[in-house]
Amino acid sequence: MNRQTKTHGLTQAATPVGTHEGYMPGFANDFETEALPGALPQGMNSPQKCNYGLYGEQLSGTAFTANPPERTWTYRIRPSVKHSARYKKVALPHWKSSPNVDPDVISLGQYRWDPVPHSEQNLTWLTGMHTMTTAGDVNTQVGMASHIYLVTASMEDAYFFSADSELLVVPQEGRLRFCTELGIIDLEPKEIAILPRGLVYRVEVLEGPCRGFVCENYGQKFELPGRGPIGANCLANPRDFKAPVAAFEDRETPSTLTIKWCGQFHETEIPQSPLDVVAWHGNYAPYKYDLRNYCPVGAILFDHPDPSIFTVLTAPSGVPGTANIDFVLFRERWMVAEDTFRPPWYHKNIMSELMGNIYGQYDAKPQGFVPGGMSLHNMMLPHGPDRDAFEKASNANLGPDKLDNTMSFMFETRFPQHLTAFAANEAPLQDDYIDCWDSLEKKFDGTPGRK
Ligand SMILES: O=C(O)Cc1cc(O)ccc1O
Ligand SMILES: [Fe+2]
Repeated sequence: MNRQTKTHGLTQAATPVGTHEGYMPGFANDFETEALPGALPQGMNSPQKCNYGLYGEQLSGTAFTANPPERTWTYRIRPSVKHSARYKKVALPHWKSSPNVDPDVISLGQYRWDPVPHSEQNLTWLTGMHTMTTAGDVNTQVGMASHIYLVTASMEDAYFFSADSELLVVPQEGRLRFCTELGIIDLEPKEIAILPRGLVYRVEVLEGPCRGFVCENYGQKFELPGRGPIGANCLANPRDFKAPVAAFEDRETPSTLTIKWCGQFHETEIPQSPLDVVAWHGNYAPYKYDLRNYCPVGAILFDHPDPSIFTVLTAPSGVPGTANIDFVLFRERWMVAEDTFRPPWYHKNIMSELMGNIYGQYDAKPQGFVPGGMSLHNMMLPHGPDRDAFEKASNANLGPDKLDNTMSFMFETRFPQHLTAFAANEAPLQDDYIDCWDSLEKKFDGTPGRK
């Protein structure tokens, strides 16, 4: 923790042993990092005076008495309260929160969208966030929203935090940099990031245009799923999650801070950058994860398990085994099951399933579900392979078969998802989606035998 480097315009902690390119490994570890030597108090949190004249400040991401409590101690140039003034409400018309039930929109249906195209407009992380569905209630901190982001411009002298939610970011195109209070996260397709509730950041475009998916979690934080009989290894391994090392800027430039709070957006002016945390320690931090590290476990003799076997992260709801949100990954894997219909089966689900394609082809929908596209199979609505996928899988010679070049995901929630007017009327909805099951034939003719 001794050396420092000046990159990204922020002064960043040098990479200590055990870190990789500015990140520290581990899921919800108790991290410590400092961008200036001796900035982090040792053995205590609140010395009478902090080194360098820094202010100590705690960011609590769980109730004080939660078990385990999650909080981070920051040592910063100014306390955050000095960053706040009177707030005024501002409009971000495309970013919706639940409840958002539009009486003119029908959410009951199987829906699929082509990728939302980029527009002529320069859009930032805030103006480029387009809500597709909402579920639950942001005011009671249950449920979620799904968004598509279309970002072409960096936030300049502008900062943001969401008091409503943590954001799970799933890029599909372009590269973004999240300059946060606790350090820098660079993000590209095949990676995901989590931005915790209350964390201040700005988003820069490293390589545009940028498109991706966001799951906004109003509820309890994402955690690693219970491993049960799988045991200690495979799926998402804790060491592959990366939290950033401390990085700060000492910049006296008039800036705006936007806050999402109970579904509404508020703005205040501040005379300096709020990214002024020189050192921090704790277990409440942003992190990223490379989806290529996800080690899928599946059927190795026959049948098709429930997709819960592919859970990367889960956000509990309070009802054991019933998630507020499961983040599920369908990636490259070997299919080896004998005498088995291998793609997803036909089904109805009490949980609602919002899917996105990051790249490649999804086995249940070889056509039409394209990279950047989304689909929604809402609570208890039947769905499954389209006709071509059904015929192919029913007649295939079943040797070991590698599903290659494929990465799709699912945001699965216990709550029904309501379409926004944008999703229903502006986004490129495929009107003919349900026709993909139309030509499924009646094969039953009353005689026994496999057909
Ligand atoms: O509907 C889908 O395509 C997602 C899904 C995949 C799977 O393998 C089993 C169930 C399921 O809902
Ligand atoms: Fe499904």
